[in-house]
Amino acid sequence: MLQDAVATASDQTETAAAAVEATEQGNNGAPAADAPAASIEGLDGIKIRRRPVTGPSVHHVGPFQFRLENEGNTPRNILEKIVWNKDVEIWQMKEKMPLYRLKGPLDNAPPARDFVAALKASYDRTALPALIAEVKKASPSRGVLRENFDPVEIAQAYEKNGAACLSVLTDSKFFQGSFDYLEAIRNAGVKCPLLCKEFIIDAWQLYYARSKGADAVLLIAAILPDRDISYMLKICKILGMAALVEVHDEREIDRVIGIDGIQLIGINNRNLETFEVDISNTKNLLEGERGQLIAQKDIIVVGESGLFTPDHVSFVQDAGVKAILVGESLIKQEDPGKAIAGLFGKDISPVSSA
Ligand SMILES: O=P(O)(O)OC[C@@H](O)[C@@H](O)c1c[nH]c2ccccc12
Repeated sequence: MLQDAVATASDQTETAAAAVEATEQGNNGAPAADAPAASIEGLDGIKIRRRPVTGPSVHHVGPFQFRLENEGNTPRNILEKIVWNKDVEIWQMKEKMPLYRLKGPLDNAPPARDFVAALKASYDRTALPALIAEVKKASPSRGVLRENFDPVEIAQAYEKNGAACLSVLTDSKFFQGSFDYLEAIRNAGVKCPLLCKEFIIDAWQLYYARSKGADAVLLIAAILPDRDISYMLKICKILGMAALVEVHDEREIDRVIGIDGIQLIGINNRNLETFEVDISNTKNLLEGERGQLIAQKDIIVVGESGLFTPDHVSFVQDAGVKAILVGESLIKQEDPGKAIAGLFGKDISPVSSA
């Protein structure tokens, strides 16, 4: 089975390579260098434009070469900037660690832990949303959240104080995260399933995440067309990983509800283009028929970002979430583990509430 996935993944890589060439000719749906900004419809429902890893095309005038600095090759927002940067990063990482080298060790790696089951077990135990606690040093919107940052110590404190799962940021440029943190947490004997918090745009990253000990990955609907989400869900399944598919608005949630095999939907209260946070987003997106459809499909909804108080937690729980993803409000406290009881208004650690 793994063989099949690898074959498909390399096919996809070739498709991606073809797309890069097509983009260079300005005809894969992304605007040519000097074309006006494309609408979301023109971009498969995603909110960002992709760009060749080699950057905008080089223009030659006599002996000179230059790249045009204009709307087409300047990122319009932070999400676009992160993804363009990620494209280059993946390109370089793949050179060092091609898929065939990742694949071998995976066959003998310990299996992934069941992320979804851990969320359900925690919800059943506490009757409160299961906590995915985030190991997050910094963010582009908030800057450095914690100077004295020991990822393993923080992860162990979260686990001890009742987190069901952990999320580990691995993007280094914008979040000061690292795959080394993910690996170190896994190797330190933490038992909670681990979510690799990355900007995933290429199937290669799924294999890489698994090789570093991830049990789940984040897939962001604003940067991935439906067909990529479907394809990546299949690879995740083969690798034994869960996928948290993140949405921010009605259009995105409706897109992903329709994709086969979705188990977890994350509603991000933060707009990744503007950084505005509004926790009523979770409630608004779950109202009415949409909420019922999600319940019928047995999809677990995760409320993400901007949760600081027990009132916030009950607000999103009343809206229908069974899990929450929390970073800043825990990581900024002197003792991030103890901060969990503050967030819920009670101690949820496994021993004391058993
Ligand atoms: O620190 P907060 O506001 O509690 O948010 C955590 C998490 O939701 C946030 O880090 C996040 C949600 N989706 C993302 C996508 C990429 C990077 C980060 C994120």
